[in-house]
Amino acid sequence: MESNSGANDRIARIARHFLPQAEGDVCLRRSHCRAKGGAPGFKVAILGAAGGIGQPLAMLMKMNPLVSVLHLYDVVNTPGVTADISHMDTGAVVRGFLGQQQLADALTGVDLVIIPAGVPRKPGMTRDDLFNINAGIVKTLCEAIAKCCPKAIVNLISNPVNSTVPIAAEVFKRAGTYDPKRLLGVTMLDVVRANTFVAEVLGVDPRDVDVPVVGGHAGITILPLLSQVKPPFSFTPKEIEYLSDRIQNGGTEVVEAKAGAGSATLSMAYAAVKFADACLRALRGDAGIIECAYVASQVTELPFFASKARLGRGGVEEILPLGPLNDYEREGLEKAKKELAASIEKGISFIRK
Ligand SMILES: NC(=O)C1=CN([C@@H]2O[C@H](COP(=O)(O)OP(=O)(O)OC[C@H]3O[C@@H](n4cnc5c(N)ncnc54)[C@H](O)[C@@H]3O)[C@@H](O)[C@H]2O)C=CC1
Ligand SMILES: O=C([O-])CC(=O)C(=O)O
Repeated sequence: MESNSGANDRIARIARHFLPQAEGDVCLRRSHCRAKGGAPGFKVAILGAAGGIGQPLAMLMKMNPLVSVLHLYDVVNTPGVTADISHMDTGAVVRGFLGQQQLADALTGVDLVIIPAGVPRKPGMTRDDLFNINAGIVKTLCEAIAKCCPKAIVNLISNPVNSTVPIAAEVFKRAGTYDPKRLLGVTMLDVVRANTFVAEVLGVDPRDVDVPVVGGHAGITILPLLSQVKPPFSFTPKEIEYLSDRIQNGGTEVVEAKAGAGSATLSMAYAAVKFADACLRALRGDAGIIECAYVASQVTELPFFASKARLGRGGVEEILPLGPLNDYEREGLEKAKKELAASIEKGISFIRK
């Protein structure tokens, strides 16, 4: 059996290969290689990279040809995840960062930061029940972003998104770096679910379906606009009830099925990569990129709201109007706004208090 000191040596050896403070050792090995690194592309950091979402998200981002450098940060387990993912024969160079003392290195020079750090729900919990733990995590991470990569686009996944995005905004305001165009709460999973469930009802390919989902990312704040589905289709009242309920409670469906082992991770990683890829294509200068996201907004009287946004080099370049709503959706919007207002206020006062 390996002794404690043997195990420690082995961990130190592994860490030296993958962590930046061991650059000397890594250089020795790399001096034998011809790789120069620095392929064209964007530098992306994932904060919470060793988690249930973080790992598949890291794997999928390593496969994205727009990414040249991928930084994986977590408070645990990044050496192993980094070693594993770095063996994939795709272009992005992967570097691991472990613990708060390496957070600044993880963020320096980064174009896009994706944040799935924080605790997930267990059955019986609401997303708001995660506030007490995740609010502090998001605050700490955003303080470091403000210092180390204030111009980066931020994709915030940690729940409750309805409150964590206002928290991030307040942290950036305090630091004097707030640019509302660069802070985006990720609600893509709601769109992904809506497309899937609607396609099932219609009997079509989900890739051909586009459902705008507006409002926020929790229960009744998730408002699918089924009247605006593409391709156009008119649903029966029964179908509308079924679809609205399934889309609003998609997260809970997964939490209950996982029975205490967490919440959506694989579909979320897929959705996060779909969204991050849209942000990177927009950063590259591609035109006509429109996605739903929870952002600073004037679409309603609330300071934050999820709706379709046109993305560009600077982040959110235009927020599209909600478009015509039917009576059912108007009623849903009023209910959503009430809950959203409270969640936004809770986030803001967490920082201002
Ligand atoms: N926006 C959305 O649509 C969705 C959001 N989520 C949320 O994403 C979050 C993460 O979910 P999972 O990956 O399933 O959780 P997880 O517990 O599997 O992973 C979270 C990771 O965050 C890390 N972490 C904790 N504190 C940290 C810190 N201070 N700095 C860096 N990393 C830290 C943990 O070590 C862990 O590896 C949860 O809050 C969950 O509710 C989940 C699904 C969908
Ligand atoms: O439901 C949860 O707690 C995780 C989440 O946000 C989702 O799956 O939409």
